[in-house]
Amino acid sequence: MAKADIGLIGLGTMGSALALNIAEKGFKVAVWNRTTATTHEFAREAGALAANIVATETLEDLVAAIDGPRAIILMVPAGAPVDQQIAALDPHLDPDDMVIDAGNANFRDTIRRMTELSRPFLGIGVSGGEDGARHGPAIMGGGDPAHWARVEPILIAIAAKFEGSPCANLMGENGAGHFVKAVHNGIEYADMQLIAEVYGIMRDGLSMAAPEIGKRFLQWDEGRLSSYLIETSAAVACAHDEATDGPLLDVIVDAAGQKGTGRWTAIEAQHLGTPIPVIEAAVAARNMSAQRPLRADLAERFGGVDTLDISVETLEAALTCGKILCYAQGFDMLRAAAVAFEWSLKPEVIARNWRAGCIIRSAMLDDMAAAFEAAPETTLMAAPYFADILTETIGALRATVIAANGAGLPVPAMSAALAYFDTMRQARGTANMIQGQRDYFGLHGFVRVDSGAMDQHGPWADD
Ligand SMILES: NC(=O)C1=CN([C@@H]2O[C@H](COP(=O)(O)OP(=O)(O)OC[C@H]3O[C@@H](n4cnc5c(N)ncnc54)[C@H](OP(=O)(O)O)[C@@H]3O)[C@@H](O)[C@H]2O)C=CC1
Ligand SMILES: O=C(CO)[C@H](O)[C@H](O)COP(=O)(O)O
Repeated sequence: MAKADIGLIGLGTMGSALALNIAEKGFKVAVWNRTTATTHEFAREAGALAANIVATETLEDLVAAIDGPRAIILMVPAGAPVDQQIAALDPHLDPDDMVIDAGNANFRDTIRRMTELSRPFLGIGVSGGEDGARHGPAIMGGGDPAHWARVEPILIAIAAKFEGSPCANLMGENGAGHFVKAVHNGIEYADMQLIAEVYGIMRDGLSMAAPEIGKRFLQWDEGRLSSYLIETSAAVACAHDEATDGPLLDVIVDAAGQKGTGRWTAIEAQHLGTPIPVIEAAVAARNMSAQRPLRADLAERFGGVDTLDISVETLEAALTCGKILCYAQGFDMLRAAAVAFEWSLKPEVIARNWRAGCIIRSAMLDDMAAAFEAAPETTLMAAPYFADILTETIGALRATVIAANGAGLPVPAMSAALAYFDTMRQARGTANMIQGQRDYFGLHGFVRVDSGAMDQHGPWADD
C-alpha cells in the first residue's frame, strides 16, 4: 500500500476537517488521535474519502504509515498539549522529519520550539473555523522557506482561493505565521466587538428585535461592510429558538469566552509600543462581559439606559469607520513587529492572504491589499481610498459615540476608535504636559519646540 503524503495528529473540530480537506484534494493522510475511539469514528464517517485516509492507533503506526522525509501536522490545543505531543512523537521520528504546529500557538512558544527541537519545524496559523478547515482555510506560515517548500503543494491545495489566488503564504521566519494569526484574531475580536456594540444600540437604544437587527445586517452585507462576520452576525440574530419560540440571541448568556490570541495581541502591542486601542478595548470588553455577577449587582445600583435617536444608516457608517480604524491598527502593529523581530512581513501579502477563508475576510480586504500594493509603508488611515471613507464616515462614528454615551450605552471599541482617530490627527497633542510632569517629579528632561534642544529641565530643577 502506498504510504501517506502527510500525517495529522488531533482529530478535534479543526483537525478532522483539515484531514478531510487534505484527503479530498487527493493527498493520502495518516491520522492519529489521543482518544482512539475518535479515530475510528472519524474513519467510519469519512465516506468516499476513507480511501485517502490511514487511521492509526499508535504513534509508531502513524509514523510508519507516512512517506519520508515525513511531515506531521499537530492540531491540538495551544500550550502544554503541543509540548506533550511533540515529546511523545519525537522519539519515533527520523532527523529530517518535520513537525507542523497548526494550532493557535503563542508565537513565542513557536520560536522556543524551533530552537529546542533539532528537526524541521513550522508554525502555521490556520483560520476559517471548522468550515474553513474543511473547504479552504487561510494559512499563515512561519519558518524556514525550505521547510515550507516541502509542504507548500499540500497547503496551497487545501487553502481558500480568492479569484484563483491561494490564501496560503509563508509570512516569515520562525514565529511569524503564528504572530500574524494572533493579530488576525485581535482584529477579529475588535470587528466582533464593534458589531456587538452596534447590535446593543439597536437592541437597547432603538428597541429593535433580534430578527429585525439581523435583517439590517443582511442588508449591510450587500454593501461596503460585506464580510463573513456581518454574515455570521446576521445568521445569529435571525436564528429562532424552539424552546422559547423567540430569538435564539435573546437566550444566549452575555459572557464571551476567549482562548488567548486576542489577549496575546494586546500584550505584544504593549511590548512593541504600538497603539491598538480598538483591539485592546475589545479584549477588555470580553473580560468585562465575563463579570456577570458583578454587572448584575451594579445594574441594580446604577442601572437604567435612555433611548437614543440615531438612524440605522448612521450606525452602518459608524461601523464602517470603526472597522477601518481597527484594521489600520492591526496592520501598523504587523509593521512594527516586522522591524522588531526582523521578519519580512509584507502588508499587501497579508491582506491578500486574508481575502478568503479566514474569519475576518471581507470585501474591504481586497481594497486594503490594493492600498498596500500601491504604498506598502502607508497606514490605512492615510491611504487615499480609506482616507476618503474615513472623511465620509467619521461624523457618523462621532454621532454614534455621543448618542450612546448620552444614553448610557457602553461602546468601548467605538469610543476607542474615535479617540484614536482624534489623537492621531492632532499635530500638537497634550504630552507636553506629561513631559513637564515627568521632569518636575523625576528630572526626566524634555525637548524644547523652539530650539529642538534635548534634555532640558524646568525651573524646579534648580530648587
Ligand atoms: N475551533 C476553531 O474555530 C479554531 C481552532 N484553532 C486552533 O486549532 C487547535 C485545535 O482546536 P480545535 O480543533 O477547535 O480543538 P478541539 O477541542 O475540537 O480538539 C482538540 C484535539 O486535540 C486533542 N488533544 C487535546 N489535548 C491533547 C493533549 N494533551 N495531547 C494530545 N492531544 C490532545 C484532542 O484529542 P481527544 O479527542 O483525545 O480529546 C482533540 O483531537 C487549537 O490550537 C485552536 O486554538 C484555530 C483556528 C480555528
Ligand atoms: O482562531 C480562531 C478563529 O480565527 C478560533 O475560533 C479561536 O478560538 C477564536 O478565538 P477565541 O476562542 O479567543 O474567541
